[in-house]
Amino acid sequence: MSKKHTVFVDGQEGTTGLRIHEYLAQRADIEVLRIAPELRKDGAERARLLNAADVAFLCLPDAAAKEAVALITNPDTCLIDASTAHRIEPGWAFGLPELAPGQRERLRTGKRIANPGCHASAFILLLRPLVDAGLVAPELAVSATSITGYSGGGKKMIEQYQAGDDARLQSPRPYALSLAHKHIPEMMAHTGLRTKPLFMPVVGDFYKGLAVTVPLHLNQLVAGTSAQRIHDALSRHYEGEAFVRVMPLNDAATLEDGFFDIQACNDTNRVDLFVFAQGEQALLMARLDNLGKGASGAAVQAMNLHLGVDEALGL
Ligand SMILES: NC(=O)C1=CN([C@@H]2O[C@H](COP(=O)(O)OP(=O)(O)OC[C@H]3O[C@@H](n4cnc5c(N)ncnc54)[C@H](OP(=O)(O)O)[C@@H]3O)[C@@H](O)[C@H]2O)C=CC1
Ligand SMILES: CC(=O)N[C@@H](CCC(=O)OP(=O)(O)O)C(=O)O
Repeated sequence: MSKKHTVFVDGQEGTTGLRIHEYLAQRADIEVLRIAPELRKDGAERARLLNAADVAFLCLPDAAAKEAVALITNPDTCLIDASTAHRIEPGWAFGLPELAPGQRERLRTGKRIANPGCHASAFILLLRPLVDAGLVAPELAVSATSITGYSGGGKKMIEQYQAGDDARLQSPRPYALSLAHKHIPEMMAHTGLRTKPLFMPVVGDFYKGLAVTVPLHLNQLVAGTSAQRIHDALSRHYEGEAFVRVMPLNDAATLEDGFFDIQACNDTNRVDLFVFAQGEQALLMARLDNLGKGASGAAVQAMNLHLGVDEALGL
């Protein structure tokens, strides 16, 4: 076998870092560089390992991710940042290969890759093809809700929920009610929408799984846009994609007694897209595993592309 690729995860003890390690553990082509637990926040040791890696994942809070970038001196190290810090930053490729033609090439050649946020991945995968196809005008005022498992909030939120001593956590909790969720800038930048979307996430008492819903009044879209045309545009855009499934229009078979299962993509790197429509109204839905295609799976997919191996290897 040819020489192994060296990979370091800065933030190896965190939620996304641990999940990336699970993916990497199955790989014969990867040598994982590990930092001693007591040195995991030591600048010099992090710098040594970051610069020794062919690919370094940043699974850190934003400030620590920016710090890591400043520690890089090796021009060959490719950084894949899971944080929010660089998602609309010039010079960084957005880690969503299915976004548009040319995106895979950016991920192959770029040394700075910013992974999308979990809510944002679902939202962008629904809207970008519709803007590109001229069905949704860039100025349209779009609303979206997201229902997500608590692992999206990282170690602290996981601890809170798993302590099981706060009855208030048993019911779903809407948040980001200041209407300035941190994913909104990337949602706009990577869909082409120019009006700030109204976005409300809701966290529930389950570990992982996420579904974004975008309600649309068809008569507010570009003239002549029907649910069928929306569905056709999504189907065309994602034809041949390994990780995006466009489900049949009004997919009753996916519902159990009328209910939608938010967790059905868990433990996969898949995104399922739905169009439910009736008369002049449509609901677009995207579901994914927030730790799969919403974070760690997507990061490994981007790494595969960058390394020039099968994009689906180990996923
Ligand atoms: N969870 C999810 O579904 C998603 C998360 N993300 C993003 O990925 C990043 C990581 O998230 P997540 O894994 O959930 O977060 P966690 O809080 O679970 O883990 C973050 C890890 O970073 C470590 N850390 C903090 N500061 C430093 C530092 N200065 N140097 C080295 N390590 C440090 C923490 O150490 P310690 O163990 O001491 O706390 C912790 O282990 C975040 O930016 C998050 O927003 C992106 C998409 C989805
Ligand atoms: C439940 C929960 O809190 N989820 C996180 C999103 C997780 C994610 O995608 O993270 P980053 O954008 O930080 O990478 C949130 O809404 O802030």
